[in-house]
Amino acid sequence: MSRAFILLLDSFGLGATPDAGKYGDAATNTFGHIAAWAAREGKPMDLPNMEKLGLAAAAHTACGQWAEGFALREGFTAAYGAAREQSTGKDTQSGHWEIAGVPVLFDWGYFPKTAPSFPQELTDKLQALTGVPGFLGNRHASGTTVINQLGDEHVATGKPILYTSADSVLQIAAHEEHFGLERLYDMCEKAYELVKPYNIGRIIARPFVGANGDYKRTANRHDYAVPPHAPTLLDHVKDAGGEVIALGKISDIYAGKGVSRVVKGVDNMALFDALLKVEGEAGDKSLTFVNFVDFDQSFGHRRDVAGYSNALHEMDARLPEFMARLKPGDLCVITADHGCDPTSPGSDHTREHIPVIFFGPGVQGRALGVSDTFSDIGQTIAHHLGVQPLSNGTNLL
Ligand SMILES: O=P(O)(O)O[C@H]1O[C@H](CO)[C@@H](O)[C@H]1O
Ligand SMILES: [Mn+2]
Ligand SMILES: [Mn+2]
Repeated sequence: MSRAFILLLDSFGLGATPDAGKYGDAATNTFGHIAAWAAREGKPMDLPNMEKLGLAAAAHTACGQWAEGFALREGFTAAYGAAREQSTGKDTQSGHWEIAGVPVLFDWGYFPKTAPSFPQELTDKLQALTGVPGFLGNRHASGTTVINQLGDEHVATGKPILYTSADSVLQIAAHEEHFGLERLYDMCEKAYELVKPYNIGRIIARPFVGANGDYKRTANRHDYAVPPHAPTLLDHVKDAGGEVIALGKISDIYAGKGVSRVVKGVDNMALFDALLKVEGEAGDKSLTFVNFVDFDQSFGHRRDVAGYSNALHEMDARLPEFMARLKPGDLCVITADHGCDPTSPGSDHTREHIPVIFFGPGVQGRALGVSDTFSDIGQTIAHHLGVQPLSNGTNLL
């Protein structure tokens, strides 16, 4: 029996890539800067399970430096390395699609860092189609900040909050009770059609609750993403008769393509519980793919270094529960989709190497070096499962 598991720590970068300067990210290092912060705080990071798999050595391979608190050690139990992105963006869709064999070699459309940011033709059409009295925001913003800045005005006027970021995205925030969740979803579906000429990757519904300047996003986020432009690893596995189990936001990122089953979880630890449960159900030729979104959404974009560090410790502490369940023929990989250095200015993603850490009962501990494309991950899994090879990437094992 062969099974595969992808544990994707959303935004867990291992240091700037050679082309990071073009993105303004030459000095970024998500893991390295969190480790340096922890050491300065007098509590160096301690990630014994990931370290044994080769995490710190993979980071050293990627950026030439040992993260503070980590050093060369003996007896790695995983095949560890790092990968650079071939796609032009540093967004979630590009990273995930490339892992699955489909790099994004065209340029996504982006909304400019001006205010207003969205073309008037677009907002006029959206207003006409939905009947709202207008929009608030209409600029680049951090989603948690903008709802507190504009939430009162939104509740008073009924105008939804439109914003974007360095990603190819249009986000719509609205109050779940005052504006209504279904109304927000309906507006996002209309926006999804309207942004097609602008080559935008996705619309995100960002519902929130609260009152009087104190607002919080709910778990009812919904992404409306364009589908990948070619078949991905997920399609290859499904076409070969394997079950593709998508945990967290994986299904949204691939627009549901190649997905057999969707399992949700409110946060990283709930997703980890779901992963353990699903592991017991996954059969031969199955692919279980989980995106741990809190690293990115709750800590990276929020520039919350302590929160990010804590989330890594939580993840590390639970890994043995998963590893103890693995069976002969299981291949697992710990990886990421881009960086989001919480010590970097602004609130956007950062162009970094990602970890490529393959482990499982049949994997020998060894160094893999640095891959030129994230697709090496998907190709290795396609080979392991015996499904049709991907059109991009090299088998690493
Ligand atoms: O600030 P929030 O709303 O969390 O936005 C973040 O989440 C979106 C999707 O990754 C990106 O646009 C990013 O900037
Ligand atoms: Mn991401
Ligand atoms: Mn993000």
